[in-house]
Amino acid sequence: MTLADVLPSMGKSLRAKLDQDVWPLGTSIGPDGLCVAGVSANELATRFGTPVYVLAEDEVRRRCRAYRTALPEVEVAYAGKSLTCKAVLRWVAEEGLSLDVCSAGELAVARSVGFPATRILMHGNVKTPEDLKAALAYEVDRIVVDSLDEIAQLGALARYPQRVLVRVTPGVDGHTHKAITTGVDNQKFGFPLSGGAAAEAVAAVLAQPSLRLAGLHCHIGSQVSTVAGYEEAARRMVTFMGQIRDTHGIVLRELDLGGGHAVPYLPGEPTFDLTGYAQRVRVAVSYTAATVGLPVPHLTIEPGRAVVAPAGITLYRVVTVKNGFVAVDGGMSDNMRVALYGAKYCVRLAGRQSNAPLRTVTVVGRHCEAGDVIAEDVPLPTDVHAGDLLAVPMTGAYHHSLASNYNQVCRPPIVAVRDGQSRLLVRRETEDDLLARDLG
Ligand SMILES: Cc1ncc(COP(=O)(O)O)c(C=O)c1O
Ligand SMILES: N[C@@H](CCCC[NH3+])C(=O)O
Repeated sequence: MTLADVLPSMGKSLRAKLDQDVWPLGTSIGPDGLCVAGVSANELATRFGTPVYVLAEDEVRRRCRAYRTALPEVEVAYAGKSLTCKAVLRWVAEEGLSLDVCSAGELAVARSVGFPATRILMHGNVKTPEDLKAALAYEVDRIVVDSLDEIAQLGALARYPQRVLVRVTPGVDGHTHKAITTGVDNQKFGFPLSGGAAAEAVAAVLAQPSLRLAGLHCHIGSQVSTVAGYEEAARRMVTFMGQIRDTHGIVLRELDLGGGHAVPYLPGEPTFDLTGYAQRVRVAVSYTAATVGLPVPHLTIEPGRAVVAPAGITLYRVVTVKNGFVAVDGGMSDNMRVALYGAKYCVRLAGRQSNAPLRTVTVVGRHCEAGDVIAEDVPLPTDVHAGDLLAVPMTGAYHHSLASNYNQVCRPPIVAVRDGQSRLLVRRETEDDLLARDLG
């Protein structure tokens, strides 16, 4: 079973009309164009301008529930790096999820909405003293330590018993893009199991009187589409827990297996097998625990992309069509993923219907880079012209959070849609915002 199967069936018929699996539940296409959660794309563009990130609240909530249903005994910590804003953190808190933050900035947003500190973990291969102090001041439940320097610094700053997890690199390849492969040795995250670095980190934490070692963490990568890597990582991690018991006489109770569950960016791409993941990881953990004679640890997972990516759509206005390029009013400042990972997206005419034949075009942005591409070689009607509205689905994760001011372009707003209503969550950046930081 897949995430989509866990969701109610209603969305399938609507998605079938769009002939794609990449739109939020409740998205439809009619004579007046695209309609998301009962709100038309034309209305959104008129009211909020373009480019605009549209976020379907029910899709986010449904995905939170799908995780909780598939893994009721597991702590599901939303990875805030994928999209942090006050409303989204409120939604995931209301849906009973925990939160993974990786900076004082993300924590500040969590704090501003009163996200319970008992359900927050802090990550990061580089945590500055400010990050650590912010985490300690808010009394976050767990800090996932990532270097010996950090263990020493945290030990000096913290008061007993600050709970920590040690981030372990299990030597497992998630078979994803190199830039987001984090489970193998020779990259900047965590302590490798091989060569004894992880064992050394465990000893270093145990030597700090202010720290309490609660368990272990690993994260094998992002946009990981198969379950086998998670199973193998789980086996290696529990085996290591057995070695820690043998060496230090302590039984660790917590195992965090990270996030990384893939989503389909293009119609027809496989959806992450959440039910299979739940079953196979459970078996891997409990079998290995029984083999080494440990109680089954309490599991945490940290999905980000799989919670918010499918809830997001970006709307752009076409500014010009020339030389086989359709150029829009946004670009790499609101979608870095094409330039970073060669990511592929589909594009849909959103403001009207067209019966014109399709032709292959490349949708490009407004920035001063030839690599500023939104979608390469995609079919669009031949009559697409300046002023048309285009929609790009699957933009809820790592779009707003990776957005920049390149060329002093202002970052787009985030608008939530639900039950025929729209609500501005994050306003568009203004030139005044840009000038406010520039002290001359
Ligand atoms: C430690 C950690 N947890 C969770 C995530 C979330 O990943 P994703 O959004 O792919 O689920 C990341 C990002 O890859 C991460 O680095
Ligand atoms: N930014 C990446 C994912 C990084 C995951 C965070 N560790 C993406 O858009 O796919």
